[in-house]
Amino acid sequence: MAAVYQALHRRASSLLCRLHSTYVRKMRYLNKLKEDDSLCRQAQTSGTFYLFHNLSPFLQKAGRKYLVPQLSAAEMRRILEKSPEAEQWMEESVLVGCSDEHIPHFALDLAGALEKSVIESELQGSFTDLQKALFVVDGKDSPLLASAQSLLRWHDSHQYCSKTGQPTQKNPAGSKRVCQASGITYYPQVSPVVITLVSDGSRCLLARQPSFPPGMFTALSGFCDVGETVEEAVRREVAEEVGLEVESLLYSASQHWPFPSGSLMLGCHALVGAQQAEISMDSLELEEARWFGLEEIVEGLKREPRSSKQDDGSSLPWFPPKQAIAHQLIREWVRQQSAQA
Ligand SMILES: NC(=O)c1ccc[n+]([C@@H]2O[C@H](COP(=O)([O-])OP(=O)(O)OC[C@H]3O[C@@H](n4cnc5c(N)ncnc54)[C@H](O)[C@@H]3O)[C@@H](O)[C@H]2O)c1
Ligand SMILES: [Mg+2]
Repeated sequence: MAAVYQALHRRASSLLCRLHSTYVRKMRYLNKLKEDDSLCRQAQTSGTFYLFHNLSPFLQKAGRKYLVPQLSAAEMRRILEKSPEAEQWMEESVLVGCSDEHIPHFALDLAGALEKSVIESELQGSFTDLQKALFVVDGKDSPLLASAQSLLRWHDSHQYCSKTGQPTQKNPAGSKRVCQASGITYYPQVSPVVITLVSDGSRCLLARQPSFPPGMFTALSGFCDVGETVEEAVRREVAEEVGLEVESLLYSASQHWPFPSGSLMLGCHALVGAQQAEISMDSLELEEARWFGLEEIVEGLKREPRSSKQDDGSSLPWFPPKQAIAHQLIREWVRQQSAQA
């Protein structure tokens, strides 16, 4: 028995080691592409490209599925032949990842180069608003589309140095922009946002903003202030938005979120005292904030926006889909409550 166990253990370790080394090699290759401009330019000639137009990703419909096509460098050149400055446009691409075999993946926004309809008819697909695209593509493709769009958006809005007003130049990988006049290097910006599922031990607190679709409730969220820790931001946001004091909190997981312009969502669970659980809502930001019991949450998780609509025009509560970290926090809370029951 011990020998079988040892053999299994050895096999698992060697498998892990091989997996690990593929990952390590891949990360080191990506880092090299960011640092070595000529290597990155060379990699562009054998890489694949995700297309965007005005920050909307290009999708192709295959039956009931939506695919995110990757174009080869040769296909890119063929499409860009229709544009007067083809080479210059290729230079606008940004590195977004690579395969295990070290084929680099780039993203490129062709809004200035070609009409949307020209590319759509040539490649038999359509540029789709990211908010819709994230929910129709395969789960493994949505984080990539989200981070590629945030990076393209950052480049688009950082064309000039904020000190000298002179144009900034991107490096081939798109991991930074430099102002030659001032020597300032700009790096892509990420805004940390805390998202907190508040519980009083037996209920959880969800809220809605006036801009949300009817019936949708989610966990409390807010941008971190400069100089704040995650813990401080959670305590402040909960106090500001619902007037409660957090007693303890637990970090759960994080997620890149492309709205409004590239946030790092830091997901936490927070506990407030059951005796002091009276909500005092900030009505400037929120339209409704209330406690939900376990049963109501379980029912709400089964609902979709369409099935939440009632005959009188009102909507029953429903929660964000699985692609959003709010969904994961709510599911974790349900698991924890069910385990306690
Ligand atoms: N993925 C998810 O599950 C999920 C769930 C909820 C919210 N979110 C995201 O979290 C973000 C923040 O939530 P919120 O709106 O409640 O934040 P919030 O409570 O901090 O209020 C928003 C206000 O904060 C200010 N602000 C401060 N720093 C900002 C910055 N860097 N960018 C933009 N505004 C800034 C603005 O005045 C803005 O109106 C939203 O953009 C939303 O898309 C994601
Ligand atoms: Mg908020």
